[in-house]
Amino acid sequence: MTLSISLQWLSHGLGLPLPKVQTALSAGADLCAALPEDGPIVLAPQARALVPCGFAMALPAGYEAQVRPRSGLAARHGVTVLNSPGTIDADYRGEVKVILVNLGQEPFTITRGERVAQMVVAPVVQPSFTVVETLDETERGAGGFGSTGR
Ligand SMILES: O=c1ccn([C@H]2C[C@H](O)[C@@H](COP(=O)(O)OP(=O)(O)OP(=O)(O)O)O2)c(=O)[nH]1
Ligand SMILES: [Mg+2]
Repeated sequence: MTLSISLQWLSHGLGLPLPKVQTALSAGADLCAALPEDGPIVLAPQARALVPCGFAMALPAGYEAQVRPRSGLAARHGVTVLNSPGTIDADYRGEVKVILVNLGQEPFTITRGERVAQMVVAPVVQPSFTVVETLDETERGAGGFGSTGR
């Protein structure tokens, strides 16, 4: 069974569709570029851009939204989300934006309404910290970064 959550969504009046889950069991709702018809962004190789999505929203307390790349853009064009996964906090009321970067070799044009990333909603576990003198021993210990081999 798929869990679902209803979000308060405030359009910035640019006439773009709501973020949309493309298939019944998709995890991510696609985010569209809220650009003017006559104002596409051309991302040169290695360049990045803050792409507006044309809406703000209110996540319930205890949730976050993650802004993740679309694999098609990454595989075909080398275009990805620079800060992936971007974090949308439950108390954020500004416009949702996507930081796209072009790691491909060709310029990439982002046009109005293009689905540039996807948003996944997830529960949050908020950390608090207790100062200790030692940590418990484990099989891994301090091994990491390839310690188990290739
Ligand atoms: O891809 C992203 C990442 C963040 N945000 C918005 C929502 C988020 O709640 C806020 C802050 O994000 P983050 O904590 O990642 O950025 P920061 O550099 O730590 O800024 P701040 O000091 O405002 O927390 O910016 C986006 O719209 N898209
Ligand atoms: Mg922050």
